[in-house]
Amino acid sequence: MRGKLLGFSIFGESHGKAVGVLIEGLPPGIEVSVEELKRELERRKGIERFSTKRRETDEPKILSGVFRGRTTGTPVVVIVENRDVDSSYYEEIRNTPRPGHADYPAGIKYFGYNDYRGGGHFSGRLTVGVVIAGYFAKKLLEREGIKVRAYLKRIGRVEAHVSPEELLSSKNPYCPDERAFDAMVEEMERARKAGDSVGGIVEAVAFNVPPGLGGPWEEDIEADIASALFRIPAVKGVEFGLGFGLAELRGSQANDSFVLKDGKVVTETNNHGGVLGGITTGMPLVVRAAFKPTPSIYLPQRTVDLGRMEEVTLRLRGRFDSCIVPKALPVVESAVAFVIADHLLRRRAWEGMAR
Ligand SMILES: Cc1cc2nc3c(=O)[nH]c(=O)nc-3n(C[C@H](O)[C@H](O)[C@H](O)COP(=O)(O)O)c2cc1C
Ligand SMILES: C=C(O[C@@H]1CC(C(=O)O)=C[C@@H](OP(=O)(O)O)[C@H]1O)C(=O)O
Repeated sequence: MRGKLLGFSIFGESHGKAVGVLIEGLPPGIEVSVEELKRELERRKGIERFSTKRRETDEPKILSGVFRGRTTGTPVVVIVENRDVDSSYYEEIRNTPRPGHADYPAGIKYFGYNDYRGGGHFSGRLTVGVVIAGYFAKKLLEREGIKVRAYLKRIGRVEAHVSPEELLSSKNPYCPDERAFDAMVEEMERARKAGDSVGGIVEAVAFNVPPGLGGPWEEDIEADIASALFRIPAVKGVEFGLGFGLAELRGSQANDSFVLKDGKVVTETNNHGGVLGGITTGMPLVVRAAFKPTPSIYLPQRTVDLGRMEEVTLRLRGRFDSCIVPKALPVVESAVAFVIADHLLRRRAWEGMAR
């Protein structure tokens, strides 16, 4: 993810020595804590029942850029070593790409030199680095009173209905709509028991985002957030505010009226999701990312044996997430927070300059 002032690069492979991230552009003096960072990485493990049986400690090691608990302003490098690796089932399927996973196009792109074990660099495990980068960005935003919160908007056919206020005060770490959450768990359980997987939607809301971040075309904050979210493995759709729902409406229904509240300009509704013209309006920024179901499932699937060039039936064994969506909550929060942090720093460079 390369912003204009902040950027990060992900590195590592699922079955290599480690995964991690290099973060550049963080200002000096941001207070960080390894304990807090560990808690964010714990959140990325999701709901045990629907997550991989691979047991990783996910112990972050900060190699550079932090001194006496604060960022120094120089590049931050953090790694997490891989400990519980079993590559045997990946050797078995080396020539039979998994439908829905990156095995087939990755083999072509890298002329067969890619590390295919555990999906290599394409594994969802690499989102560890996104969560680490997001943690640093969240700490920067926290100082400005900006919070990013994500929840399960949908699992399969079950949808939650949650107001921004409910999201802020919720005790349930996955979904403030308790009834919907119970039904989501049942939906995930049905898929898991069937040896299948299920997808869903994560909604993220950024609170207290000041108006004026972003710009048209190259500076569009909506475009930058969408671009960051689409880089997360398994994301197949992104929408802001009412999103695709706006296509069904008339202008008279879709437009959010400007009104005054305590002397401040706000909108009565938030169909625009906090962004107009690529620029934040000061309303909560609301974005959704749709995740496809986990590609690796235990039901038989059709594929091609690339060695013998014949169609075969693939039967997978291994340790996979039957639903990746609960694991994706901190990943989505992190991507959104990182982009907002970049745009906030850019805004700060202009403040006081326009006289
Ligand atoms: C947090 C997370 C965990 C994932 N876990 C798995 C998994 O256990 N098994 C699997 O086949 N895919 C898993 N995926 C999805 C694949 O990594 C992804 O579908 C694959 O890299 C192909 O990329 P694409 O879906 O963006 O095209 C996971 C993704 C994320 C974000
Ligand atoms: C290890 C994690 O998830 C992995 C993501 C993943 C994939 O293909 O994306 C496949 C599985 O890898 P393995 O076969 O090595 O167990 C998951 O366990 C993690 O999220 O930390």
